[in-house]
Amino acid sequence: GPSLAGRFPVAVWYLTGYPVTALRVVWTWRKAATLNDLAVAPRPARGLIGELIVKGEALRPVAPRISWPRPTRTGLTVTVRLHPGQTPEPYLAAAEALMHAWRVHAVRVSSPERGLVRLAATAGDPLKQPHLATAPKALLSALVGILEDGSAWVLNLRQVPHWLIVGATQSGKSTLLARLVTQLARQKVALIGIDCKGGIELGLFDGRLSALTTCRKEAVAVLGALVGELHDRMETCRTYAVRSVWDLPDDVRPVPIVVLVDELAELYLSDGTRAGKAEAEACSTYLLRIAQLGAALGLHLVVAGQRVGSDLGPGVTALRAQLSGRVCHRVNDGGTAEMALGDLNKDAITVAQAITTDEKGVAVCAGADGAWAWARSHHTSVLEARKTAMAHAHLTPELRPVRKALAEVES
Ligand SMILES: Nc1ncnc2c1ncn2[C@@H]1O[C@H](COP(=O)(O)OP(=O)(O)OP(=O)(O)O)[C@@H](O)[C@H]1O
Repeated sequence: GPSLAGRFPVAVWYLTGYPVTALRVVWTWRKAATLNDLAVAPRPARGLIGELIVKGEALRPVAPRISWPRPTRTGLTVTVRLHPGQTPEPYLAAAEALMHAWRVHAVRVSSPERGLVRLAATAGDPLKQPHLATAPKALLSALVGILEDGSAWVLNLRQVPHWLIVGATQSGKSTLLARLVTQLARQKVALIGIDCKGGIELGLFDGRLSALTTCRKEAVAVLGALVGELHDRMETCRTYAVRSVWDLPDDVRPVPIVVLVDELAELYLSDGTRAGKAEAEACSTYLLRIAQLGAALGLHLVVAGQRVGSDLGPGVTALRAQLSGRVCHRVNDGGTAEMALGDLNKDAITVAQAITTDEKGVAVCAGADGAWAWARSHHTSVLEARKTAMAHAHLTPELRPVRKALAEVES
């Protein structure tokens, strides 16, 4: 919980900001609800008497009941009991109006259970208090930012093995990847970079990468070698009669591998040539295989893309089904938001599309359970990440089969 010592902004919020805002929420609720069509008339203005339709004066609409606003570390939350027949949609539409009425930084809408809507207001920009978020250190777990309720935003690959990260240019995608690399570079983890834009993004972390590919031909070789590695690991698990590498004795357990893919489209888009088509198909097959089997065998995918739509082919939709962690930054096309969040939570798509160009590093983060949250990455400059990667270059595990496959293509 929050401690007052050393956390001055939180204390200020609890003691002054919160009571004032809570009263404002309660006082303005009826009017705000009425103005935003959240209130519903108790009876329709027309009725039937015998065979006669009678019209009357509309009754005063009744605002839905709300709970007393509860404080959180970054704002407050209010639970609304929906009128029968109401859906959360009008609340999504009213979020901005409520933000102004309550004089808060933002109001986010979610529906924790049927018939209830939760309105979460943040008083200030949580990014301004990044020290608030802390998380225990754990293998394959990366503290990448802050969630809007003030808790830590953690990508934990042991809990959610594979991730899809989407975002338009300048949305904060590289910053998130940089932060992830900074966090994983310190751990006993092998990192592999698949960057088919000539390695301009992931090449910066080269010192800490066990392999880096800069074109699709290399990507096919490395992904193929990784699938070979999967089968080796399966063999080891069979020998020891265990179901996952995590159950193996410490001295035989292979090092976990995190495969970072920047710009998925580069792997899937066919350039029209036959060789190109074959490469794209190979990438698709290998990635799907790694995603299907990797979690138990210590192989993890973090796949990033600017435009990840179904137009990239059926392989993408199949892959997405395996990437259970999703991060959607600002995107330019609805198709990408749909691809990132559509199968988990329809509301989240609308919300993700409301991210503005000013909100850099802001994303909607969703998990397999359909729950989603607003999140913001810690601002990590690419140079900072490069420095951390270099400083931990000595931790880079040697993955011989992968190196060999890569060398064969290069020569
Ligand atoms: N969490 C954040 N907080 C504040 N600023 C951020 C955050 N994330 C990114 N930015 C800023 O937003 C800008 C764009 O970020 P970034 O380079 O990560 O975007 P991108 O989506 O990878 O774009 P591109 O595809 O063009 O590389 C940068 O100037 C960066 O400083």
